Amino acid sequence: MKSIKSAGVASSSVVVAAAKISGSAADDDALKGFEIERIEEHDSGSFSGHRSSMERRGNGGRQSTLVGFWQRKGDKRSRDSSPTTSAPRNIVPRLRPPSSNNPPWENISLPNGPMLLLRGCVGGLNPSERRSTREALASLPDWKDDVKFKIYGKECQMRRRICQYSKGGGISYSYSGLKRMDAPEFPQILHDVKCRVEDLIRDYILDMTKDGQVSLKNLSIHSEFVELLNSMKSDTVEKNVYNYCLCNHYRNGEEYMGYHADDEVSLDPHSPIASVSFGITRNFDIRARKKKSDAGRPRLARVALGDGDLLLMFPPMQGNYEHSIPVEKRAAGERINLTFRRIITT
Ligand SMILES: O=C(O)CCC(=O)C(=O)O
Ligand SMILES: [Fe+2]
Repeated sequence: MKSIKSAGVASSSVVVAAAKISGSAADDDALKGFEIERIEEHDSGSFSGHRSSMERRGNGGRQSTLVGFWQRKGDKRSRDSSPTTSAPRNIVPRLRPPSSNNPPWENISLPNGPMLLLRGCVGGLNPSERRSTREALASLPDWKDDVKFKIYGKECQMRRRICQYSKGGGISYSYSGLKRMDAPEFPQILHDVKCRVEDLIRDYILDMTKDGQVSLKNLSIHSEFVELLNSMKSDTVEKNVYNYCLCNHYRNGEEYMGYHADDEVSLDPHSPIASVSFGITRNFDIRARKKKSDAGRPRLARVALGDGDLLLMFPPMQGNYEHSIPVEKRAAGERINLTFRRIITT
């Protein structure tokens, strides 16, 4: 067994903790198909952030010792042996496997936390194109770096830059602790990234869909979302999956986002949140949402998100898990993250 800490977790591996999630969120079956890997200790620095609540209590923001990690193999065999959990109602189980000429999407779902990951396919076909995309994003005029937010009534300063845009401008969307902010029309660069993301999602999911049904192990997709993707095949009317984008700019490894869930009621309950990363690789940590009486909540998974990566978080992920971008003091360089969301506007 090797230590993740010394391995740096810079690989494309996804690490899933052995810790059981209470209730229906996990069972022993859910851990089949993963390889054991042990972590001695991982100090990720302070996790507190704008939508974070629990890190200010309990272990004081220091990650507790984590033991018994499972590392999913990146190969097909491990995906084939990953677990199946009961599908949420109104969602169709069963699928056919993706065809081999698709980009290499990985199913990295946690039990009741459906996720898909596609590496290095957004914002350009090579690092230099993606660098241009990142520079164009970094020079957008709407970044704000003096944003304040509230946690339990206490005002805090956000430790990263943010801005937001929306289809047509003017869609408002409040985050907990953060007052509503203007969301002007998507600039061209963001529109281009959004179209690329929507095309990738549509092509992959429709390619897996037979008879309007699609599902991967541990990952079920609402039929309403498949219908929406199908409607996008028509060229006559402009169709959008996403009408809102929150942009995060982490200028160095000290900038971070605390644990939170994107569970606002204004989000479409059938569509995934699409998260795109540019620049330096940063860790994306996941833990269970707070259940009554659980004090310390260990990290359950860590995904290293790199340049051009696209992560999809499908419902009901936000209801069962929280995610964060922890401080990584040694991470040298900047990272821009775009989270595309579908907001219900009527
Ligand atoms: O930077 C990231 O990858 C996370 C962004 C995120 O979770 C959010 O904007 O809600
Ligand atoms: Fe988030």
